[in-house]
Amino acid sequence: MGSLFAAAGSIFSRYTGASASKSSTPPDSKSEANSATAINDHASTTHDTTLPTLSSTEPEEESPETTPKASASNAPPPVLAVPTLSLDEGTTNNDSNAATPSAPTPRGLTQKTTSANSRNETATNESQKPLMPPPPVPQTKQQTSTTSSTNTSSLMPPPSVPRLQPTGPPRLNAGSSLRPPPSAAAGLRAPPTNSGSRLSNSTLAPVPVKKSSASRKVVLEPGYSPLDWAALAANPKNQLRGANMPPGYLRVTPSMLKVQNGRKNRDAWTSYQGKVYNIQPYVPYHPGGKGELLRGAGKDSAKLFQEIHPWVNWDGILSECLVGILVSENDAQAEEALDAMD
Ligand code: HEM
Repeated sequence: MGSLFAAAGSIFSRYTGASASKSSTPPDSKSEANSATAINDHASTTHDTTLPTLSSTEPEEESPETTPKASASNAPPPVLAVPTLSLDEGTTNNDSNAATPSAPTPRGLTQKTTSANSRNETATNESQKPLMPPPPVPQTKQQTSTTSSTNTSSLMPPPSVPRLQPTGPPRLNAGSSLRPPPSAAAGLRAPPTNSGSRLSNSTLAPVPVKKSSASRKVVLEPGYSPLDWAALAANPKNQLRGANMPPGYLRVTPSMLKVQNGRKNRDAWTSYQGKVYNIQPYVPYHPGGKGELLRGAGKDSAKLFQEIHPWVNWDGILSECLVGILVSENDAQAEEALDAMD
C-alpha cells in the first residue's frame, strides 16, 4: 500500500505538472480535476469504486473543488460522495462495474483529457450490453431467411434445416397427400385396355384394309344408287343372269369363265367361293367404279374382294346374278362324256 501511495503521488505530481503545462482551456482543467479526484478517492480506502463516478457524472459542480482536493487528499470524502450517489446511481454502478476489471488508475493517467469521456463511453457501452436484445435471435432469423451458413448452423433450429432442404426434390412425396387417392387417380387415367399397342391394333387402326387410306369411291350416275340396284334385283323379270340363259345353273369351267371377261359384247362373269356370277348388270351400280369391278372379270375375284371390302355381302347383292357353279375342266369333260353315252 505504501508503494502504491508513493507511485500514485509521483504519477499525480507528474500528471498535474504536465496538465498544467499543456492544458490551458477550462474543460481540460475540469477533466484533469476529475481524474485527480478519482485518484485521490482511489487512494482513500473508504470509497474506492464510488468516487470515480463522482468525477464523471458531476464535473461542473466539483470543478471548483478539484484544486483543493489535490492538495488535501485527507479531506473527508463522504461529504461529497453522499449527494453524488443519490443523484446518479446508474452511472455509479456502471462505473463501479467497469472500474474493477479495467484497472482505472493507469488509464486515467495515460488518457488525460478524455478520461471522463472514455469512462462515460465505456459505461454506456457496458450498460448497453446487458440491455440490448440477445444477438442470436435476429441472426438466426436472417440466416434462415436469406442463406444457410454453416458457421451458425448450431444456432439454427434443428428441424428447420432438414425441412428446408428436402422441400425441393421430394415435393412429389410431400404432395402425395394432396393427390387424390389411388382409386380416384386410376379412375382419371385412361383405361388400360385403350393404352399401348391395343389402341392401334384394335380400335383406332383400320382392321384389315391396306389401301383404304383415301376413299376410292366414285360418283355414280343418277338412277344407279344401291337402292336402285336393290329395286332392280328385286324383280326376277329383269334377267340379271343374262339374256338367252338356260333355266338351270350352269357348270362353268375355268376356260368358260375366262371367255366371259366383258369384252366383245360378252357379259363379265366372275367366280366367288365356287359360284359364278354375271357382274355385268352391276357395273354401273358398283360404288368403286367400273374399272375396279371388272378387274375380277373372267376369273376368281375372291382375293380382290376380301382385300378391299370383306364386309360387303356379296350374295345379298348379286344373288339374282348367279349363273352356275365353278367346275374343273376334267369334271366338265367327264360329265359331257356321260351325257354323250346317254
Ligand atoms: C374385282 C372385284 C372388285 C373390286 C376390285 C372392287 C373394288 C372396290 C373399290 C375400290 C371400292 C371403293 C372402296 C372405298 O374406297 O370405299 C369398292 C366399293 C364397293 N364395292 Fe367393290 N369391288 C369388287 C367387287 C365387288 C362386288 C362383286 C360387289 C358386289 C357384290 C362389290 C360391292 C361394293 C360395294 C357395296 C362397295 C361400297 C363399299 C362401302 O361403301 O363401304 N364390289 N369396291
